[in-house]
Parts: sequence; structure tokens; C-alpha cells
Amino acid sequence: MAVFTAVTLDELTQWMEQFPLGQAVALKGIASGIENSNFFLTTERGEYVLTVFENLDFEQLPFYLQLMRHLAERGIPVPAPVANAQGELVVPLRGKPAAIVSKLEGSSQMDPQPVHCADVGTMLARMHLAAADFPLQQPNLRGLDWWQATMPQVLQYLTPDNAALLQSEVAFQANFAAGTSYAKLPRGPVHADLFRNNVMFVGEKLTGCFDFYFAGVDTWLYDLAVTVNDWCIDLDSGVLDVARVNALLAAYRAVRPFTAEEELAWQPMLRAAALRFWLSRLYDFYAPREAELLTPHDPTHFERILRERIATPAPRLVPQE
Ligand SMILES: Nc1ncnc2c1ncn2[C@@H]1O[C@H](COP(=O)(O)OP(=O)(O)OP(=O)(O)O)[C@@H](O)[C@H]1O
Ligand SMILES: N[C@@H](CCO)C(=O)O
Repeated sequence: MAVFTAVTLDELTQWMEQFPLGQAVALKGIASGIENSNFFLTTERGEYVLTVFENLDFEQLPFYLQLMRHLAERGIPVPAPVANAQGELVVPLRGKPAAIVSKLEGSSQMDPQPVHCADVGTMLARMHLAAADFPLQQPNLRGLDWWQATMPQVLQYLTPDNAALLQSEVAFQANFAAGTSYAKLPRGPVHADLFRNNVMFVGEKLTGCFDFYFAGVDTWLYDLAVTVNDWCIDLDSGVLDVARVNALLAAYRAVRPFTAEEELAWQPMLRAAALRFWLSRLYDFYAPREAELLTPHDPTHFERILRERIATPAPRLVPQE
């Protein structure tokens, strides 16, 4: 996990008075997640999640929380942020920004089948369309600029072979992103971290997705590639499972058909999505922050996925007639 900031129920008593949620009656640190301190918060009104943001500042947070509110208002199943008496969604707690959101029902489906992947594809496409008129702007802060700035900080820890892979892939992606068809890819606010552990199911029914704290404006195709690289793979090898890929893509394109440029960009985009998480995991692994409990994610998982996406063509976005 990570509870980087310890918060007690006593401390919350006064703080909670600004929210229309009654008294806090229970608080439990959540032992998963690597970015923020999360707590299940029970109040007289119901079940919520309290998040204390460790790495994000007050300037970035309105984008995430307003986006969640925007999506929730349009029927996308995401946690609804709770405003305080002043209408603020982000409020300081222990000197750090904090927010309360509604708790989703269900649990993560860590062994997804095509039926789950189809639900994820439908939700992702609906989310892209629903976010298209979201008025706030923030780039994907884990995009190409971040890759280029972060790579030099981890190269020294890598084997020569991996250092060469990282350098050549960042160069490949810079070239891809500079191309004319890339510029034509549809874009908008995207989740950018829609992994298995960020979606809830009750049985086969998807009940919602959360963790919007890497959201930003990027191509819709990038978001899809991030999602496929987690939901549709064999976790040991990183190899794509064709039945799950096809289920997710068919459900997505039934809501939002793909453009010709997206079809061409699919293979390089799967590599971009693998690179993003290889690099962030390398960074978290070699430059960890202090935490009461912290389990860094394994970087080699995404190194394998990147090598696999370079070596093996993925199923096409739209099957050939
Ligand atoms: N709105 C919610 N409803 C129900 N459970 C939630 C909600 N938000 C968070 N959780 C629970 O808290 C855990 C950690 O949340 P989250 O993934 O947002 O943390 P994080 O630190 O940003 O993690 P990471 O970025 O590593 O995925 C989740 O795995 C989930 O169990
Ligand atoms: N989903 C990310 C963690 C940050 O949310 C990973 O698996 O590396």
C-alpha cells in the first residue's frame, strides 16, 4: 500500500464539520495503491473514500475531481466527489490536499474474461464521449515530455541492454508523436490508468471505475492501449489474449467507431502505453518516497510487455473483412 499520511478518527471530527456527511464513525487505511493515502470513511450518512494527495498539488486536483463530477453527472459510473459547505471539492488536511468521494460497490476482477473486457470497452468509449465537452484543460502529465525528462534519471540503474531499449523506444515514440497521422488522432480527457485494480465489478456487472489521478488530455487511442495492455494479457508473459482483446475492442467501437488514423496508430500506441508504465515503475523502484507501507510495482512486467509489443503484432483495431 501506501498510507503515507497517518490520519486518525479524532483528527477528523472537526474537519468533517464542513461536509454534509454527519459525524465520521470509522476510518480504515486502505492497504493498496502507490500514489496517495486512501481511507475507507464511514459517516452517519454512508460509506466514502477519503484520499490525501501526496504527490499532487492544489492546482492539478480540480481537473481530476471536476472531471469525476462531470462524468458522474453524465451517468458514467465513477465516484462522485463531495463538496464542502463552500462548494470546494479539495480541502487541506494535515497541510495536504484531500477529498472525499463516494465509495463504489464491488471488488476488482483480477482474472478478467472476455465478458468483463467487453464491459470495460463499453465504459471506456462512453467515458471518452462524455468527457469530450469537459471544459478544464490539463495535459497527460505522464506523457512524452515526462518520459524524456525521467529517462536520464533511471538509465544509470539499467543493464546496457535495457538502457538501449529504453533510449530507442523513447526516440521511436518521439518520432511517432511528431507524425502527421498522430496529430489527427481524436483526443480529449482520458483516464490513462484504467487497470484491473481501478475497476469494480459485482459478479459480471461493472459497477464503476476510480483513480482518476493520472487523467489528462491525450489521445483516446492511448487510453485504450493502456487498458488493453492490462486487461487483455497473460500476466506472466505479457502476451495479448486475442479473445479478450477482440471483446474489448468490439465493445468500444460499437459505442465509438475508430478512425483510419487510429487503425494505423494502434501498434505503436500499444508500445507507448507499455513504455509509460515501464518508466514510471522504474522511477518508483529506484527513487521511492517515504511511506509507512510501500510495495513498488515490478518494472520488469512492463519491460516484458514492451518487448512483446515490439516483437508481435497485436490484433487489429477493426478485424479485416
Ligand atoms: N471510490 C472508491 N470506491 C471504492 N473503493 C475505492 C475507491 N477509491 C479507492 N478505493 C479503494 O482504494 C484502493 C486504492 O485506491 P487508488 O487505486 O485510487 O490508490 P492510488 O494510491 O492512487 O493507487 P494506484 O495509483 O497505485 O492504483 C483501491 O484499490 C480500492 O480498493
Ligand atoms: N497502474 C500503475 C500504478 C499507478 O496507478 C502501475 O501498475 O504501474
